[in-house]
Amino acid sequence: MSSGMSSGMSSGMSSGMSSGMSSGMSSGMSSGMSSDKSSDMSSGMSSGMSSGMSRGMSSGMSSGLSSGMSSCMSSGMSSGMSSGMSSGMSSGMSSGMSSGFQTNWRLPDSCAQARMSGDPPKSGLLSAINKTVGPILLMVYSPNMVMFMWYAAAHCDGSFSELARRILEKGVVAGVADIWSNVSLGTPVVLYAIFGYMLFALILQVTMPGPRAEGPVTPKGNVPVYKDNGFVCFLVTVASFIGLTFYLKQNGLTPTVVYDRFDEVLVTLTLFSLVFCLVLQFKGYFFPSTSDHGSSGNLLFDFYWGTELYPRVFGVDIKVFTNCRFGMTVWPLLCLIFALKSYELHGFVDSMWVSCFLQMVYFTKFFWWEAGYMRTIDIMVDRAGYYICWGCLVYVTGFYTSVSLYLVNKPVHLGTPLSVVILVLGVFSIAINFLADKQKQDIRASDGKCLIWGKPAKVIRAQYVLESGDKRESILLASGWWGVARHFHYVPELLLAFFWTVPAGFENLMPYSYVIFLFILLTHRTFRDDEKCGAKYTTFWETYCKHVPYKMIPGVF
Ligand SMILES: NC(=O)C1=CN([C@@H]2O[C@H](COP(=O)(O)OP(=O)(O)OC[C@H]3O[C@@H](n4cnc5c(N)ncnc54)[C@H](OP(=O)(O)O)[C@@H]3O)[C@@H](O)[C@H]2O)C=CC1
Ligand SMILES: CC(C)=CCC[C@@H](C)[C@H]1CC[C@H]2C3=CC=C4C[C@@H](O)CC[C@]4(C)[C@H]3CC[C@]12C
Repeated sequence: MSSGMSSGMSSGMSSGMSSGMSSGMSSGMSSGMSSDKSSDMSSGMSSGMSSGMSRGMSSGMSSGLSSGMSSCMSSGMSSGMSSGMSSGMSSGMSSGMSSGFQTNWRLPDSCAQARMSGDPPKSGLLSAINKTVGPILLMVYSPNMVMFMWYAAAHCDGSFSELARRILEKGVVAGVADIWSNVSLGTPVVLYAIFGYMLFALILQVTMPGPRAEGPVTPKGNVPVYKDNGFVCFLVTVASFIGLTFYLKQNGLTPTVVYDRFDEVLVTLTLFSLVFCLVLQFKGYFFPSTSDHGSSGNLLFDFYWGTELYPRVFGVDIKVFTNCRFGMTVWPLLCLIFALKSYELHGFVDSMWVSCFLQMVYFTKFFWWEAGYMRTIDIMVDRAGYYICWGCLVYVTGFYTSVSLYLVNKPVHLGTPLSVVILVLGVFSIAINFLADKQKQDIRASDGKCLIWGKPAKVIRAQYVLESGDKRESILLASGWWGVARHFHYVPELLLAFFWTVPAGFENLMPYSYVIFLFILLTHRTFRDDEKCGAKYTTFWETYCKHVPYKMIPGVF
């Protein structure tokens, strides 16, 4: 996906961060919630609820759910344009800290006041932790973690206890330094592979055809426009890789050199990404691509979190490149390379291929749904800084692939019955996750008028306000998977990760690192998304939360 930003809606909005809490918006906020069974109530509640509307009153409107078929659209706003996001929203939300950025959505006075009084004041100390200490810790943790994964797989027989023993026997600092001393800088073959692949991916991103797709309207009122060519780029890349592999093999070469020199790959990508993020940071200050940019006033935090929401260079969308064309494409290529290495070493090993197959189905699903990914937190909230760009360029490459990396040297024989059970459960998990994501897409594409699980969808027509003061409306689905829990789709995502890991057996913890990380990431994300949606949709989100009280697992959490 690539391309422009339709700015017709941005209308002279100022750049930089603006306070999402901005008051002065005394809008007559219409509830937009209605029920086909009680349209009288709907009309009674809708429109004309002016600023004085009490929070209690509005949140008590739990009957504000409408059946999708009833189509009580208010204000003629297109739902396609309705979702949106706060670019500057808390970084913390991604790193486990709270941010320093306020949300950019404007809130009604009453809600703003309630939120403000409910939020603990941020002391200077807390802000320093959020904006400086936290990012530093994460930026120290993440490159080391990636290198530990490689070292554990390559030198410790996949054992974290052996890794810990080696680190601790010399003292932590000396031990960690010792691990880094084993890492080589990129040799020409690795440099050619990495930068050759980047060039190839860029060419595909720009040249492959695809229909026009729009992202959600940003708080500044911009609508990102993409070329939906992820699936075709993925197919061409995998096909080219298979062709290249045959060609290399015929000439006595093999792509598994990438496995043999994986430390070089990681260190080269790390160095490249650091420079890349620095360039992006300063591009955001001086040459921003859109009005969705700004500084937190803290250079380090700006580096970590980024300064632009949708940076583009010569028309190339940077986040599409880092997240999709690099991270999400290199991950499957590495799966295949590691599986090939396993084959070269041990012949056919069912555990490796079961794991690899499930991951490949997952990637195929991802690219099929890529336009939907353009409406998720990574794209709508996370700016192009260290967290997301370094994350997708290096963390995905080195950490997300760790199950396959581990399996190369630790073949496990599963047998056919167990392989089949794992495959079926894994594919089932992918299907549920996909269907949940799809329900969210369908409900908005159909303006709430579609069947969910055979019944008219229950929807909340939620209004929100852009920084400019313009009102928009969006649809929250409150039935189907989105009626089970507010982020139930994370459950199959986690189960799937478990199913592609379990072929590694239980001898070591290392292959489970990704599942554990994902559990923490997704749990945190449920809070992060609640915070974001609460700020954006205010009372409408409260209504949704009343109707769907659990974040992820009904009755538990
Ligand atoms: N493997 C990995 O590392 C990870 C994988 N994932 C996967 O990526 C996919 C996307 O997840 P994620 O990025 O967390 O985003 P979500 O799919 O959870 O999307 C969150 C956004 O969807 C909108 N939304 C929330 N509730 C509703 C509702 N009831 N009806 C309609 N729209 C709603 C809101 O955006 P709006 O402003 O548009 O209303 C919200 O911000 C999932 O499949 C997830 O499992 C996610 C994180 C990590
Ligand atoms: C420690 C550190 C710097 C972490 C960076 C984390 C990111 C690399 C990940 C954060 C969220 C991840 C993703 C979100 C949603 C996705 C959709 C899914 O279908 C495929 C995976 C992914 C793109 C995933 C990729 C890694 C993150 C961006």
